[in-house]
Amino acid sequence: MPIVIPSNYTASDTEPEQRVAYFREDIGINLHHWHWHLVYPFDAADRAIVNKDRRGELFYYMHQQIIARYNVERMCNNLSRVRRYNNFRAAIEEGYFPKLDSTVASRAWPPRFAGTTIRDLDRPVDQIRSDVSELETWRDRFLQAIENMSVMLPNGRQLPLDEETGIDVLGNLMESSIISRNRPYYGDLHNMGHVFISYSHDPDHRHLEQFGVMGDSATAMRDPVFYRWHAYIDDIFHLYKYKLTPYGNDRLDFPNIRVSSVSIEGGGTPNTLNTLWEQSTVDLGRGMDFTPRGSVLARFTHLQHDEYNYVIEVNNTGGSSVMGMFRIFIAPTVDESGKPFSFDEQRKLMIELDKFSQGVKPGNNTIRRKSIDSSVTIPYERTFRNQADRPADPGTAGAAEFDFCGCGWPHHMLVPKGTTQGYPMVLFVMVSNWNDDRVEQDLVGSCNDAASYCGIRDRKYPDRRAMGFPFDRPAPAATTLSDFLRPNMAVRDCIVRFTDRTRQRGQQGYIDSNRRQRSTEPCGCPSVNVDIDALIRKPYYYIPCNHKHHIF
Ligand SMILES: N[C@@H](Cc1ccc(O)cc1)C(=O)O
Repeated sequence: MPIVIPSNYTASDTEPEQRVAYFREDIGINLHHWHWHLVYPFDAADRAIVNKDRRGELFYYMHQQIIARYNVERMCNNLSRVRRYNNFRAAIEEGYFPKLDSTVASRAWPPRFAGTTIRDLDRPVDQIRSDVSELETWRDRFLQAIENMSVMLPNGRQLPLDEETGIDVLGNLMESSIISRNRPYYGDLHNMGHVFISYSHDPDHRHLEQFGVMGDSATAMRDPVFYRWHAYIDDIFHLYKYKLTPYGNDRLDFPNIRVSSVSIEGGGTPNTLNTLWEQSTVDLGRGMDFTPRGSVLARFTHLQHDEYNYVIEVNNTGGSSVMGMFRIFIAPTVDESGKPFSFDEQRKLMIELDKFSQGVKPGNNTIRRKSIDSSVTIPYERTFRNQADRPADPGTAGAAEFDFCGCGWPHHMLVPKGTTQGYPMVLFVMVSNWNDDRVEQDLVGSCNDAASYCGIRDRKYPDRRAMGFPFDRPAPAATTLSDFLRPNMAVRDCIVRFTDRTRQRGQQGYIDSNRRQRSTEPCGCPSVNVDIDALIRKPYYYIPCNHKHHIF
């Protein structure tokens, strides 16, 4: 008999934040986040390991999308968008009691009580000493760099933030690493925010307690404060984006390409996305001890959706075939009080669902794209693959490949939960000119199918446009989304309908489409099996990792 992991086990309904616990505590979401940080480490001493193409920009974009998705999930559950944690002297209202332990590490994860304030850290055992005022100094310098549109270099010169590389420079300063342009001056804002919060229950180690879930990328997304912190980080990046010139027609339009419609076809009503609960079983055997002793099955419940197709009608009025880059997003239409969104608010809630290149012949084209082929997600089987198959020690090429394959938003979380009455959203598609967007490179290796949030291993990010294009910049001329539309774009109102029933994964008649391997599936990922180490702790990766300027 499998052990049943109950849903909603970390708090009662008295805690409003509990309404989105299914998102925060989703095992697949936490696995994605952990893998992302394994693929894009900040703590390697070897520059080559850290210096991946557009790493800083991807740090910004992947986390921006997490915040967009989380905010939409909150609105589906009658919660308002997350409040930024921007006052380091104020108490953090939300508490979090993780109820996690790790038998292999013989450690329990401490809780954070509601109303905790971060305090100056002095923990010799962890070689950390840092004052809250340091966070404020780094934050102020960061804001100054954005204000001046230039970064101070160690030699006193200024490095202008240009529209090509500025976001990447800022992202690499925000998550400090060996490739940051001026580490001593801009410090370590993002990581140290995590660290301060994770030690807020025992800042001077008098209780001999270890860090809380915010201190580890494998567990941080469980805690409501993760999103408050990242909403603030995101806001800082947006301040920078507000400084850029809005995209003009030359960047937005694709002459001769006319998108006449986009729609959703699925099992039932047109333009309706259906969500429900699903119960799945994974093997946690490997995490129970140092040596595998067979299976320990755990059954857990997660959000799921019915698969669907995007149907896009495109007319090519030019005489010859062209390649288009199709960019598909979805966003809510009204705010917490039922008021339609302005363009500027709505663009920040645009969730990328898919991005793909596709030939468009002269005349009319009907393009059908399966939801399972999303460039954002990896299939369920890969999210929950057997960690015991990891080929070698961390740091080797085999392990790096294995880790890379685990990066990708879990497919079962592609679609927000919606509501039982039907949550109104707007689907957006844009076709841009692939000749302008493409990146010439050979694509070797596997697991290149979740590039939107994870890139391609040891290659360039496969899209020359800014990540999040066309919604990454403001468009003051557009009051609403319809003002923003060009002939190569289309929108469709749709409904996300949640049915409060639970199906069993694998049960006949229910999940045929889910189990289909994706068409471009490069990895054979047969076994559904998960390592509790990956869910709960990382045996070879501890914080603090090389916080050089904080070490005694
Ligand atoms: N581990 C990081 C902090 C961190 C924690 C969780 C994260 O998701 C990201 C960063 C450090 O030591 O600096």
